[in-house]
Amino acid sequence: MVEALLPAVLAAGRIEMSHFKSGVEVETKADRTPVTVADQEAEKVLIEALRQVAPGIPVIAEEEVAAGRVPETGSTFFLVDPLDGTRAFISGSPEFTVNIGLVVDHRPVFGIIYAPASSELFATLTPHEAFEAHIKPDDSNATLASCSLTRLATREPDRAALVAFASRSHAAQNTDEFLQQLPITEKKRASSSLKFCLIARGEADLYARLGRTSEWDTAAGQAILNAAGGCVTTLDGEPLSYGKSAEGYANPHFIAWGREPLLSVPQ
Ligand SMILES: Nc1ncnc2c1ncn2[C@@H]1O[C@H](COP(=O)(O)O)[C@@H](OP(=O)(O)O)[C@H]1O
Ligand SMILES: [Mg+2]
Repeated sequence: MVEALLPAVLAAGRIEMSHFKSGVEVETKADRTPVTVADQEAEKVLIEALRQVAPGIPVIAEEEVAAGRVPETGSTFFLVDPLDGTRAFISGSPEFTVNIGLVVDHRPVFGIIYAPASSELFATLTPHEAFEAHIKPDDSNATLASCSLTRLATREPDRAALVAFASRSHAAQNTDEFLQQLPITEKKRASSSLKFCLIARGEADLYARLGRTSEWDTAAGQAILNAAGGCVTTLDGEPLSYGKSAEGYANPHFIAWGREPLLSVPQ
């Protein structure tokens, strides 16, 4: 599936890079988050590709939902965030990503994340194996077979000296208070779903998000992190689950862990 979706993912990346370089007009959505024409154009390309590659599987996509178009889903559906980290994108930071996740029975089982500005591709091969590769958005004929894949594996945490990620654009007091429960010796900041990928690569031990996100922000990242040896839990220690249509696909607060959860007591 990664191979089949790769041309559309690269095309979405090219669209985003063209707007990234030329500057782009910003609108504000009902949830007061920003959106640009790059989000909307990239999403169209991804939805069309998913219709061809996996006909019949519903697609829940961020900008479609923002426009009030939310399909009925069964137990299997795609989640698409065409441009995660729109704030970073607008501010000229390269930390924005294309995201496709597949949910089966409330769990994310497949994910692709592509950061076109750094040419980094992260994806699952199976629910237990994930890789990264370096592919430029302009390399529209690239195939997985033609590039070198590096397996993603999380690191064993030093339980006395943990490294944590937090959102760059959403620094929050409740997150800092939460992190005080753990022996964090270094805090890193990054935008978008890249935080999941960097933990999957072994660059940190956890990422706490005590703030608003939606299922399309996390599905691909959770699938990749799971496949690299980590997990994503709510503050109760339960796996972050999907298909929360009654909540408008909003997520509760969550923590992404490089290995097993290090806080097992309900908060
Ligand atoms: N007020 C809000 N309501 C819903 N989602 C929000 C939000 N503020 C931030 N987010 C989510 O957080 C994501 C960015 O995460 P980060 O701040 O870690 O880069 C945004 O993704 P988009 O850029 O795709 O909209 C958005 O979905
Ligand atoms: Mg997003």
